[in-house]
This record gives sequence, structure tokens and C-alpha cells, in this order.
Amino acid sequence: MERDAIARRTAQALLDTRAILLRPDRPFMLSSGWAAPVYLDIPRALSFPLARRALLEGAEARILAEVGHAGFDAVAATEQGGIALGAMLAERFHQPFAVVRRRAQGFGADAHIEGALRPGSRVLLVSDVTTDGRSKGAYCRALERAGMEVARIFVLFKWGIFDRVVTDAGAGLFALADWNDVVREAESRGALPAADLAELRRYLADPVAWSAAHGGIAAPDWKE
Ligand SMILES: O=P(O)(O)OC[C@H]1O[C@H](OP(=O)(O)OP(=O)(O)O)[C@H](O)[C@@H]1O
Ligand SMILES: O=C(O)c1cc(=O)[nH]c(=O)[nH]1
Repeated sequence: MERDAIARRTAQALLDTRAILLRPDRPFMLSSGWAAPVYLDIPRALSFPLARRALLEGAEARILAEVGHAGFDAVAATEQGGIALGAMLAERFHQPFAVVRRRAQGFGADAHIEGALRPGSRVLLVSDVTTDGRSKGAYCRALERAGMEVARIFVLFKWGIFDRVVTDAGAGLFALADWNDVVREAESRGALPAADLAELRRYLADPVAWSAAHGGIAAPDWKE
């Protein structure tokens, strides 16, 4: 299946499972500190078998197209959101699997890694979502300190609007879909209330200004 068809099917699955939450009046505060009128609940989408199948099939196709069978020899998932997805993908690709923790849990170079990965492994880092990419940069550094090479970063969904402010994790990352795909699909199917969709469009046009005006950060926070 082609990239555009996968993006469309992904957006469909997210809309059908009501995994996209729109709350312009009570903004969400993202982990990175941005305020936003919208939020994506990937665990909810993955709990529906048909949506889960669509997302996993899309992931498998895109990973094979982008990285190939020979391009990675282990899967590492980010805690917490990447774990279920990473484990299912590691099983599909019959690859070793580990979890990368946000904070060191032990001692030494692999203190962030739960599981056994051979040093020197080319790792596919798997996560649910990326907003501005800050935490993906930290996970990559933890893997590299443990002697791994991060082959690519795969996420089901990238916000796709903070490219102007992402500096360290953007290059190697790919996703099934972003907000533009969701807006297109929602419009063509009338899947979201018109007023919410209009606010989402306003937000997407200038997410930094929207965040600053709604109590969120106005510039990326790179502290780790
Ligand atoms: O920093 P980015 O690369 O843009 O990604 C944003 C991350 O923030 C959220 O996770 P959170 O840190 O809240 O952890 P959780 O998965 O444990 O809830 C989300 O699930 C992403 O993994
Ligand atoms: O950045 C986050 O906190 C975040 C955004 C999002 O859309 N979904 C999620 O689970 N976390």
C-alpha cells in the first residue's frame, strides 16, 4: 500500500475510534509544555482490533519501505506510549526487543535500557507520537550511550507542525500520518464538528502563537 493510502487509512482509524480529542475551550497541556486544542489517544485506537490491524499493517508496510528488512536488527520502544506498539512490531519483524526508559533505572552505559540488546545493534526506535521531538532526541542519546546505532525512528503519528523548532530528532523520523492527513479525512467525511475543525485549522496555522495565548510555552524547552 502506498504512503498516501496508509496516511488516509490511519486518519480513518483514528477518527473512527474517537482517538482524536478536540477541546478548544479547555486546552491540553502536552508533555513538552505546549498548549493545544487537540490531543491524540493512541492507546485508545490500539484497543480496537480493526483499528489496531490497520495501524500495524500500515506500520509494517512503511517500515519495510523506509528501512527494509536488512536495515535494522532490533526494536526499542519508548516508555510508556511506545511499548505495546514496539512489542507488536518486534514480533512481526521477529527482532529482539527492549524498552528505553526516560530516566536511568540502573547504573552504567545501559542504565536506560530494559531488556537485552547487543551493543552495536542497529535499532529501530518505536514510539506512539511525536510533537516537537524533544524526548526522541533524549531516547536516541540514551541508546547511543549504550553502544547502539539508531537506524531510524518510527512513530504512528507526528504532529508535523513543530518542524521549525525541532533540531535534534527530526531527520531520521517517519510516521504514518500527521494533522494535515486527519484534517483532510475529517473534512471529506464530515467526521468532526465544523467549529472544532475551524479551530484546529487556526491552531495548525500557528501552533506556537496558539500555545502562548492559551497558557502554554511560547518557545521550545530543551532542558532534559
Ligand atoms: O517529545 P516528542 O518526541 O515530541 O514526543 C512526545 C511524547 O510525549 C508523550 O509521551 P510522554 O512523555 O507523556 O510519556 P508517556 O508515553 O509515558 O505518557 C507522547 O506519548 C510522546 O511519546
Ligand atoms: O505530547 C504529548 O503529551 C502527547 C500528545 C499526543 O497527541 N498524544 C499523547 O499521548 N501525548
